[in-house]
Amino acid sequence: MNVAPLTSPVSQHEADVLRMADVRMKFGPVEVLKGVSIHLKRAEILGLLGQNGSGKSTLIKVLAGFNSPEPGSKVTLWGETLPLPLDPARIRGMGVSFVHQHLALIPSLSVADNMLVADDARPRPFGIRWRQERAAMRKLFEEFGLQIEPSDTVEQLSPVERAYVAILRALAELRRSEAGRSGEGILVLDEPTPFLSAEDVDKLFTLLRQIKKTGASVIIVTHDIDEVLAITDRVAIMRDGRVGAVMTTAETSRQKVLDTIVGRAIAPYERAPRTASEDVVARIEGLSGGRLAGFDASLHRSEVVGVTGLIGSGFAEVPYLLFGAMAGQGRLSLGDQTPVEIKRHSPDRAIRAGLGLIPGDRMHQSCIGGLTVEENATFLGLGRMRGRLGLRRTALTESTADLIRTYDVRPARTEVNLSTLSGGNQQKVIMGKWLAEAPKLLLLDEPTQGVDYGARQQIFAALDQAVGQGTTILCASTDYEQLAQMCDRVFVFHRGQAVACLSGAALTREGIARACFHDPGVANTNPLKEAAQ
Ligand SMILES: Nc1ncnc2c1ncn2[C@@H]1O[C@H](COP(=O)(O)OP(=O)(O)OP(=O)(O)O)[C@@H](O)[C@H]1O
Repeated sequence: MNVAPLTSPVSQHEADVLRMADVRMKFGPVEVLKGVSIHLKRAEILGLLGQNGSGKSTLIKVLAGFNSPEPGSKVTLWGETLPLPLDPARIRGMGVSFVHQHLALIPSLSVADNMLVADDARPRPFGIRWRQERAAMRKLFEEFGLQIEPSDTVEQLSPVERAYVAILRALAELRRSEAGRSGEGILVLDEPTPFLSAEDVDKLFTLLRQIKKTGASVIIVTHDIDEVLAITDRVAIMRDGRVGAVMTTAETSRQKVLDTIVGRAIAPYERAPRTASEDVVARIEGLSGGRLAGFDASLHRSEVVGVTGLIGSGFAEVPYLLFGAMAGQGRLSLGDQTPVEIKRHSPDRAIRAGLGLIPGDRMHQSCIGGLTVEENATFLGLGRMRGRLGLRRTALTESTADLIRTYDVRPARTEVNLSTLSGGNQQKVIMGKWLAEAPKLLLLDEPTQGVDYGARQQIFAALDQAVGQGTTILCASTDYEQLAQMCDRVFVFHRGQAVACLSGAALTREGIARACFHDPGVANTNPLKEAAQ
């Protein structure tokens, strides 16, 4: 393998370990990267930011060797300019490892199996020596102060432990590479944190700082500005296929980063004051299932109610139980309809009763990536678009075009496959699909995960409009800022129970964070019983 010798270009080439220069990339006739140049220094954490669809993942995929850039693009790694498209195996061999958003772990297999999946190229004339391999893994985990047992299955791990395994698997791969042996290496993280709570993100950052100390460099793609300010040394902000600005994190501010991402000053969405309706739309009694051990609440017409807590506290189950998408117990009464026993509930029944669910795992649970934007946007409303002669094709296209306009979906094309849209734009299509049904109760799980700051404000505005028209929303999230911005009341869960309900002046991002970490002061000042009704 042609790898950088340890004595040369690495150390000679100032401190730049990677340079990508004038990278251009087209999908068909559409130019998605329009001459992107970035560089990465040794032991640096570089944030790659930008609106949905600005080209971050496309750039990362050029580096991973999945995307074939246009002639004239240049990638230089440890001083060596490489032929394009890059060879994925060679890139990894040279010391660039990737952790993708969904972590690429197989839940039913053990940690050890998952760690070794990425290590299949190493010659093992005597087969895998499991005892030795597991001991080496334990040593690696211990080096970073983690207690993860290699023989446990991944599904036994908490979300943050899974992220640790994916990141340390990538680090182990770096260390096997030529660059890694001299303490160098580049770890590329494409949105690794959307599934983690704020507490877990902190833990993960401790790990990244430790990794940086070993001499490795990190590129992290994220939409979370606070994360960026906490962890990066510099940020490169992409806009419409170009690098709009590169900033030194210590010398910039949250607002400046936000304004640069959007390209203009953008104010956070502020909802118009609402007066709570007296009408009870949904009464939840004794809801339990998964880690949820019993939840009672009454939700009012045109009210936005949040449920939150630390991961594993039971709040995340609420939307799925109410939609019949998860087995559980309890009872749900919707207006004057006959109460539904949760153990006999089903998604089909939920939809007929006027419920909608936008799950967190949008690609697997709420759309079909291989179908077009139009097919995905309209399949809930097909009944309305049927004429005497079958489906009214123009109605389908018109309603999709309308959705695209309303939610500013980019690219504004009805006929492309949904999977080719960036994550945030997929979410806008899914959101638009459900809001077109004007559900009585819309259940959300992390609705703005992977959505950029500007689009997030658009989504809040769209939800608020639906609320104004009578929809009630229940939103499960660990994004405290989002909850404070959207909700009228927020239930905070601890060990399967709602322990506080915040509203009014107590409903701030900091207030929610304090209650999540179970500050008894907060729970007492907002007794659950009073606030829940
Ligand atoms: N395979 C593909 N075919 C056609 N177009 C694509 C394909 N992959 C990406 N694109 C387009 O390229 C543009 C950039 O997408 P990319 O996923 O790089 O954006 P991003 O900045 O990572 O967005 P997000 O923050 O939403 O993940 C988008 O307009 C997207 O629709």
